[in-house]
Amino acid sequence: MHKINLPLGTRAEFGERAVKKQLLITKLQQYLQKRNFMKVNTPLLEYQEVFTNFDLKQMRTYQLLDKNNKTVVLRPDLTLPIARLLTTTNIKLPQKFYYVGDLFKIAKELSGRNNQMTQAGIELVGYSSLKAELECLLLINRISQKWLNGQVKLEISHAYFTDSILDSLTADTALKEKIKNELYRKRIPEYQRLIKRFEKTTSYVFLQKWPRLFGETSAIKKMLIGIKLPKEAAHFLNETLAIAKLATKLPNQKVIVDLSIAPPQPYYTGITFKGFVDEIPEYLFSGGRYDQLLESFQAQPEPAVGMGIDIDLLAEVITVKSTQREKKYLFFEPDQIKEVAEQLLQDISYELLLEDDLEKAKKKVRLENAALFKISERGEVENVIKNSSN
Ligand SMILES: N[C@@H](Cc1c[nH]c[nH+]1)C(=O)O
Repeated sequence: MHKINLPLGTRAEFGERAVKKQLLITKLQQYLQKRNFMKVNTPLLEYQEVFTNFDLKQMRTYQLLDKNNKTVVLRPDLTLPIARLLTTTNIKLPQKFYYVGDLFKIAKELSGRNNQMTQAGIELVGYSSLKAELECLLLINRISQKWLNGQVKLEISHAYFTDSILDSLTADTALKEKIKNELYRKRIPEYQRLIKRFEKTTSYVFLQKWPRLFGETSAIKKMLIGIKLPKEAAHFLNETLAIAKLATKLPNQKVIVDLSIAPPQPYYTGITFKGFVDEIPEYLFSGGRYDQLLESFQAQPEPAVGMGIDIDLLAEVITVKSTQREKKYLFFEPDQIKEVAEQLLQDISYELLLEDDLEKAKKKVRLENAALFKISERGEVENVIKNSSN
């Protein structure tokens, strides 16, 4: 028989993996609900325009045509749809939102990555205070403490730092792009060659150190002794160091600053942060400030900070203790359906036996060392086999 496989980059989930994911999602949602975040669900499908301002090339999307021949896409990001939603409804701001859902990005072939991912996240919209960044870091720290033995490292950066340095050097957009590219990709010889032309400027000492500008706050400060940055860059740097310093006060929290990385998303306008655990190259958490996003949907600008949590990855790295209950089975005859319903109302922990005859059922239960109950003729529950550990 001809077997039909799944489309490339997709996978089915079942059993333990599916349960673990669900458990994580449930716990996270309960927590955020208790903290008064508002749940928001947006559809899987959006018009392409929602994402076009933000470099669709980087987020290769699945595209479909609706019945008017307009292109709709499977959402490659969950923040942009929420920004879109906020400009078309009058939800009062400021407001804290949370979401859980799937997104679709076509990964490079053979990258081993899935094209469908589950993400949870929060969006704190209408808050200009750095306390909004701190609320995100608090959530990362909590998850790290609760589920990952405090292993999560925070990496803090600023979305505008790179541009503020490059703008002070040159007006040549193409050159700026090239430098940025080599810096972000850590292609040092190419980078060195490009900055050579600034050899005679006061910025050169900084430019040479730039690709190595990551580490703990104290290390960064040490590297920058005696270096005068352009005013804007100095401001962004101070902001980054200040947040990093506050983050180190979180219990059991490692923090590094990296000033030579690309912002995780093109819409960030301020502090950005990622959370990861050693040995895994991907990030579990990623977020930042995006004060101009709502404006790009023709609404008022609104200060906002948010972050996403990679639920698939989180489910892979955490160890949740599965509480192994003793198994107990219930055998019944079809006309005892009423009694079964009543019994399950009192105790849902029975697994129903669907075997037709009791002997077959007993065999199965004995093999599993489980307990067997049955509904008697009088409609009562009767223990037929005791669990062997009893
Ligand atoms: N949407 C971002 C995460 C985020 C949520 N809010 C702000 N940023 C991402 O997928 O990387």
